[in-house]
Amino acid sequence: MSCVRAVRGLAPVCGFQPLAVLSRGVSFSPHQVASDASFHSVSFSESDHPRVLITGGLGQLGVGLAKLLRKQFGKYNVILSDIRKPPAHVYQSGPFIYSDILDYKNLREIVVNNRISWLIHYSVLLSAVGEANVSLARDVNITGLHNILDITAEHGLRLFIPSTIGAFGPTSPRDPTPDLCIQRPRTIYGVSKVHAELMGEYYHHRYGLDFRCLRYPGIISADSKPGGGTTDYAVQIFHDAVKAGRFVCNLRPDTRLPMMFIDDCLRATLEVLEAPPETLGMRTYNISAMSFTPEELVQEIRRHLPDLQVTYEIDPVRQAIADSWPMVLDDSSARSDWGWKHNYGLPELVQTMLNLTGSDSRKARAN
Ligand SMILES: NC(=O)C1=CN([C@@H]2O[C@H](COP(=O)(O)OP(=O)(O)OC[C@H]3O[C@@H](n4cnc5c(N)ncnc54)[C@H](O)[C@@H]3O)[C@@H](O)[C@H]2O)C=CC1
Ligand SMILES: CC(=O)[C@H](N)C(=O)O
Repeated sequence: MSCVRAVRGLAPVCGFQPLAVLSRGVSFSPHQVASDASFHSVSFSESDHPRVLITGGLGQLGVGLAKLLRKQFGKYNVILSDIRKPPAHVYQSGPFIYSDILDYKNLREIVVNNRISWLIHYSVLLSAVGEANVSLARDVNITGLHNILDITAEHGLRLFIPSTIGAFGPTSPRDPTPDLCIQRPRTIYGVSKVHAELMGEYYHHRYGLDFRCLRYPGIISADSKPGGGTTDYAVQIFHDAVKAGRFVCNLRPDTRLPMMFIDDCLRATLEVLEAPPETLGMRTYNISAMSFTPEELVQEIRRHLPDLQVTYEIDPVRQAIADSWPMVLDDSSARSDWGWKHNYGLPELVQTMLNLTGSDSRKARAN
């Protein structure tokens, strides 16, 4: 049974009535005990630090973000969650809990029982995998988002949702792509991310939700395997180059896309989360570091591994997606409003990725 409840802790915005969102009924279930039980080591002491929940935390970005936030706010103030089983090193590194974002009640219990104050919403089906399963992508990326918005608004949380270069489409200006322009993406992933941007901003203006959003470029990290994206070639190439000295690229050699090393991406995320509200002239910002083509990336890798062999077998689905995305993102507003600055360009990215993937594969060979 649904009822309308006032949202506590949020002031009316712009002369609107006191806030109200649809709450979906309050009750307890065995889930609550299960949720608590998983938090054997969570401290409930009062502190100035935010209590952070990361959804979809076992993907390419979540584990690295948890590590950064735990350094800043303490191990037990940052909870990773996902629907997958965590590898041992992740489970041992800090609190982890099962959370399916489609299960509204369970999600709300986790937020309430653990006094969550910041929610970082990473659960998603990425672009290529979303096109392969549109109905699941619609559920996770849109229905799941609605659960997140309602719970964060109802409980007065700060909410970070990443958007993406995939939120633009073939009719957007591509070089450079400004923050505000036509957005008509042609993937379910892109459509769901435009929806997230607009709904987050709507909840901000209508209900005072502290929504913050960055449009990430393709993110390159050595931490985990790529998860079904169009920019994933730029991650896979390092693993294949180091292990096999060969790489089959599924995008044309001249496909230019904006990219960023994970450390810059995670730092930007923390910086925008900590930015004083008065510095945020907008709630959704482009961020950028570099743009390159497969050909340029290969050339830079060959400065370190001259024998690298590359062939091109174009995936038409991924190529069509990439051809509709920005080539260069204009992030001047992020730079001027809250001081965004990247540290890694292409040479630094390649050097660092080769060091990281090389040491991983040496470790694997030694075991
Ligand atoms: N990796 C990249 O290059 C970029 C990522 N982003 C955004 O950053 C965020 C994180 O991306 P990645 O870590 O790369 O994604 P990923 O695909 O590697 O991980 C997504 C995670 O969501 C989880 N998930 C799926 N269904 C779920 C459900 N029902 N409930 C809870 N969790 C569920 C999956 O198990 C997976 O661990 C996403 O929102 C993505 O759109 C944006 C632009 C670029
Ligand atoms: C750029 C993204 O959002 C992601 N890496 C994808 O390719 O789907």
